Amino acid sequence: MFLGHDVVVLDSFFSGNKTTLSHWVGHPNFELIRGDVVEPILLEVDQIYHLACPASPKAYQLNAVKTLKTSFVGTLNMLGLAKRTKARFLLSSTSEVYGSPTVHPQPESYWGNVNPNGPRACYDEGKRVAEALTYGYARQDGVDVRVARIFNCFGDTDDGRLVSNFAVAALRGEPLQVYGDGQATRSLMFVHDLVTGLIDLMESSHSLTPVNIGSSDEGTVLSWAEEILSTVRELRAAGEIAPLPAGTPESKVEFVPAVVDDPPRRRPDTTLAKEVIGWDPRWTVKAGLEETVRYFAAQLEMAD
Ligand SMILES: O=C(O)[C@H]1O[C@H](OP(=O)(O)OP(=O)(O)OC[C@H]2O[C@@H](n3ccc(=O)[nH]c3=O)[C@H](O)[C@@H]2O)[C@H](O)[C@@H](O)[C@@H]1O
Repeated sequence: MFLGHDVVVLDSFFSGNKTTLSHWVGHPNFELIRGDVVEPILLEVDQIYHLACPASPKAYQLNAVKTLKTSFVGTLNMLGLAKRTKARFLLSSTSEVYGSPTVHPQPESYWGNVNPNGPRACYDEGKRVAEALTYGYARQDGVDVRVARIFNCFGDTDDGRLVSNFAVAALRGEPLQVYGDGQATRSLMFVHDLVTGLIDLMESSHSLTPVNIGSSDEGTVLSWAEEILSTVRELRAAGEIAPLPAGTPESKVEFVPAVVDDPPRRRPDTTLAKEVIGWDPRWTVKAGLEETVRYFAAQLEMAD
């Protein structure tokens, strides 16, 4: 919208939140359609950002068949739309196509190590088939495609992933539940950098191979839990967010059983993104965490 485009959003709100879009409703260049990519749709468009699919492990495992359908049938429908309208098509793929990686950091040339029948398979294999479909349409039908492999993005969505779970728990004075021993690593990227990366890739001429979009700021889950606790503490001390109610003890880390097939380490090799789209994250994790904590603090205050 800020770049002057007319934007049509197609959302089933299966995992999304209407309030994240409400400020655009009524704008003459904006249209919101409640619908699902698993159904074909007739639209006239010249670019398609195919972002549909629950992304949090909790949300995508809730209904594994629906997750697979979204990645397969949904991607098929969006590619069909791209073919008919001659639109440029961008698929949001994922670091999960690398599974539990045996190569570190992960370059796009690595084929991955995915359990094809475990509880994460609906998402990992769904996105792998979505990539295969995308390149099928590119080779067979000449559809102009882009594939972004996104690594651990965080922001203002409370969907059961690391940052939102830990930030909300720390704000409420509840325990931060670390699954397993907390030694798995993740590289966290703030949402503003992701949006820039997706637009840069869409506008670039790089078509026929996927591009990792992620931060190389890698830390253990335990270290991120501690970082979030200290961010909340600092913002409270600065008076930027509300103090804990009197008598509520500060949150602590609590270790709970590990989840099945949790990838033990993850960090993107972003050489290609730098080379072909000139993209690099600009936000430090710390600055992104501060923004995120301020956002959730405001949400919790409104809800009280
Ligand atoms: O963003 C990515 O690259 C991909 O990986 C994520 O999967 P995951 O990294 O497991 O995402 P989280 O649920 O945020 O978990 C990150 C780590 O924190 C741990 N965790 C998460 C949440 C929590 O409350 N406690 C906790 O210890 C998990 O076990 C895991 O080791 C999501 O599946 C996808 O959205 C995405 O495509």
